[in-house]
Amino acid sequence: MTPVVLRAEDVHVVRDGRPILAEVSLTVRAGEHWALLGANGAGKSTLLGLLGALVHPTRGSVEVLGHRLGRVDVRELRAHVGHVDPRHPLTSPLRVQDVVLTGLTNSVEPLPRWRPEPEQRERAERLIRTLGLAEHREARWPTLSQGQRGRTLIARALMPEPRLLLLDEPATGLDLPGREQLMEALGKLRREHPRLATVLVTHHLEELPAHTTHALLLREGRPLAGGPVTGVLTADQLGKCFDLPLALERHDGRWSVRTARRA
Ligand SMILES: Nc1ncnc2c1ncn2[C@@H]1O[C@H](COP(=O)(O)OP(=O)(O)OP(=O)(O)O)[C@@H](O)[C@H]1O
Repeated sequence: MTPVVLRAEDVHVVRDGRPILAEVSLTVRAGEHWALLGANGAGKSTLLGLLGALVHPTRGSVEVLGHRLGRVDVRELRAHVGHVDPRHPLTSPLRVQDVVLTGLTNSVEPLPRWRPEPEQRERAERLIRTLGLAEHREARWPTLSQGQRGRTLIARALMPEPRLLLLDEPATGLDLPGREQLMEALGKLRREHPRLATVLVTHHLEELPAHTTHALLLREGRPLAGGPVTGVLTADQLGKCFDLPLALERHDGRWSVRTARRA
């Protein structure tokens, strides 16, 4: 059986007395690529925070890489989960390759006396190529486009060889070429790292890579449907998730959705 990377069982999160997540169960195995979909405020980022050991459940259990939250040093655990934070607080003009290397020290800036080993440099180079950034490796952070920054952060998150990569709306704000470069890079990543599991949050089905294997639909903090994409990503279920009559199409593995015309 393929190893379990993440397991959430009957998870509830309450904030300020208000339920934000309820009855969420989810099992992610090596090599699976999950989409987490739901309207604004449905609880997607909160769930991603739980899966990345940044948030604790009020009730229920979350096991990340075989370690139960609450019983393990979360800092140690976080080092094995690649969490791509679109609000990465870097301000200094580091070059792409140096930003990628900070994934090893889990710091925003390079640590003063830390020097990468030659094989760590090689790994950074490989990831830079996988993410389609080879011609930008010398470029400095403030001069990068949003799409180039996003792909740099994915390469950075992959430096410690995590078994799990969490992506929170990675295509937000990207133009069409930027989004398509991201899709291509994620496809290449899947081929080169077949055991890596990913969980990607988005509102937009157009932003799902063709290799997405599973989906979880959240509505008002509760799971509406979860499992292999063919059973979950249907016009009917998505319509319930977003409270709209929807028409769904899939071409070459990619999805597109629009409101259904009323007869
Ligand atoms: N720390 C907190 N305290 C109180 N309420 C919170 C907290 N964090 C999130 N919420 C609320 O929980 C709900 C779910 O938020 P969350 O960010 O997880 O949703 P989301 O599906 O990611 O939304 P979006 O698509 O808008 O990013 C929202 O109503 C939000 O206001």
